Amino acid sequence: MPQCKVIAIVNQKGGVGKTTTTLNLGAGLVGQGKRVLLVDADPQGDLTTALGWREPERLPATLSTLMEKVIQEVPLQEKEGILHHEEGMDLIPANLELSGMELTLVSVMNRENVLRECLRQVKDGYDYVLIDGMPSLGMLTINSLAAADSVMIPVQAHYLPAKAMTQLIRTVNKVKRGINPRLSIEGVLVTLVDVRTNLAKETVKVLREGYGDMLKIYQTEVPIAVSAAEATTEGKSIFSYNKDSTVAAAYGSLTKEVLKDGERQRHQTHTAIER
Ligand SMILES: Nc1ncnc2c1ncn2[C@@H]1O[C@H](COP(=O)(O)OP(=O)(O)OP(=O)(O)O)[C@@H](O)[C@H]1O
Repeated sequence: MPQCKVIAIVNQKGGVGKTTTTLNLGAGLVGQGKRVLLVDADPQGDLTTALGWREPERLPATLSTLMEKVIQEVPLQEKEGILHHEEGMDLIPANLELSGMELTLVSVMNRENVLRECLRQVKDGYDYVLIDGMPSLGMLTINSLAAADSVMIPVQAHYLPAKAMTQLIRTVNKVKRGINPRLSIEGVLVTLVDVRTNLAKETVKVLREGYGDMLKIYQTEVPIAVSAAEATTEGKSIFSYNKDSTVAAAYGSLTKEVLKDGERQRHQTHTAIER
């Protein structure tokens, strides 16, 4: 049976393209025949609205409901709280209720693993679960890292994220040591690239030179283009909104890189088991 891979898309800095990447990578994977569950782990509910659920506060069940059940040790029903998007992705939505979860988790036993347990109960039947993280390094982000096999870090091209990256990588390593030994860094994705400016080119160069030895930095760079923002206002992926756009080409190419890495990792695991 094929294994499900859980990727947390995380950066404590806001507005770097986490939600846009979760949605479009998810759609890209569906386009390649994969079964995909997206998880909105940000109380702003941006992924939920970007997929067309415009009033997330009216949804009867969200990630917060499922996590609450896990805390109460109530088993989740099959497909409970999971929405289905017409393009083929499934979604566990979020709304502002999730912000209360940060506080609830403080006093819960095994508080780092609530999301992980939640996903354990629902992820059967999916090839990929993509978690859209929130812009902080609080308990919900720790839960995302604890639930994930790997972390994808979108960074904005015109801002050298040295300090934030160091802090994030330190957090990932801490989670790896203490809670989730299988956690790895999937890769760093450069987003919002303004190809016309030297600043963007220079930042990308510094990033590749400074971190390229330690971390995978995807060949794909996502350009700035208005179609990326327009697609989300229509509740669609970029492939459905404008498949000929530069952003669609970029997310198509990212999808291929992710699939190729997945194949390689699977091959390495099989080889290690056979030895
Ligand atoms: N390639 C792009 N070109 C133009 N605009 C983009 C692109 N990618 C994302 N955006 C826009 O930039 C804004 C921030 O993107 P997004 O919501 O994906 O970032 P985020 O990291 O998830 O933000 P937050 O941390 O607030 O959740 C959004 O308005 C989005 O539509």
